[in-house]
Amino acid sequence: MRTKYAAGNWKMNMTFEEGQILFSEVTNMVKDEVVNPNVKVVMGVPAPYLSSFSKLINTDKVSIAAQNCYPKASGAYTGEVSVPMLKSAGVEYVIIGHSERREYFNETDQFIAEKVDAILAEGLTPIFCCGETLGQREEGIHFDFVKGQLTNSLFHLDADAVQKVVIAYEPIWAIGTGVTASSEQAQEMHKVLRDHLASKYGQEVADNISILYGGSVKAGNAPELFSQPDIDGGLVGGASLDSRGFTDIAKSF
Ligand SMILES: O=C[C@H](O)COP(=O)(O)O
Repeated sequence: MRTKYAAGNWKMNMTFEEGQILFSEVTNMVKDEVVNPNVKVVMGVPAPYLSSFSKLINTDKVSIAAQNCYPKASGAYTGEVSVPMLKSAGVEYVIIGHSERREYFNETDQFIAEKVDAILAEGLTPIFCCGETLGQREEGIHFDFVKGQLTNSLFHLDADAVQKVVIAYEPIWAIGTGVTASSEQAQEMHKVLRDHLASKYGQEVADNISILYGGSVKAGNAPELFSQPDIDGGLVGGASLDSRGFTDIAKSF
């Protein structure tokens, strides 16, 4: 049985004090209310808060994630944060390849592949984001484009390693827009990606990999999305900033 995820990505939101309240509320609600033992709640918080907030976790149903990392372990890389640093701060998951980082910080598939390796080398879990633009979907090249992102950033891994990656499919046109991919559209892409993984690693390996959907997920649409056979949860942006709504998403499986 694949692990099901409600993963929040706070992005660049919340002051320390606001975040502390939100993080505590979510951990307490999840501890009391999420009863499905196969559900993992992950909160991707701003880097300066990781060490402090990881100490607020009071249940093994919750883990903390970084929103980025640098692939080198240490050295003269001013301003960057390495995976060993994140690990020492209590981080278990690292979001990488988010479309915002690809767009605003020119991150390439190759650079993201280096991050995957660095994260796995420390025993942490990458949440690898992929997804197409509206233009690519309208051109009909969306399946090949997203499959290519997986090929370029993940297919150097062996079968054992690739099963440690969580994939998040996020159509760029659905991020922060209020426009959600229909459950049929999302399921269709997730199935294409799982088949792509199966073509390289075999069906058994592909069936072990959690594939999340991201893009305007809310408590209202999560149950339908998460009921699709190849959708194993959500990577949630805006709706993860509300403790009640995010906890309800985690209860949607
Ligand atoms: O990482 C999260 C995604 O970018 C989705 O953001 P959103 O839920 O605000 O659309």
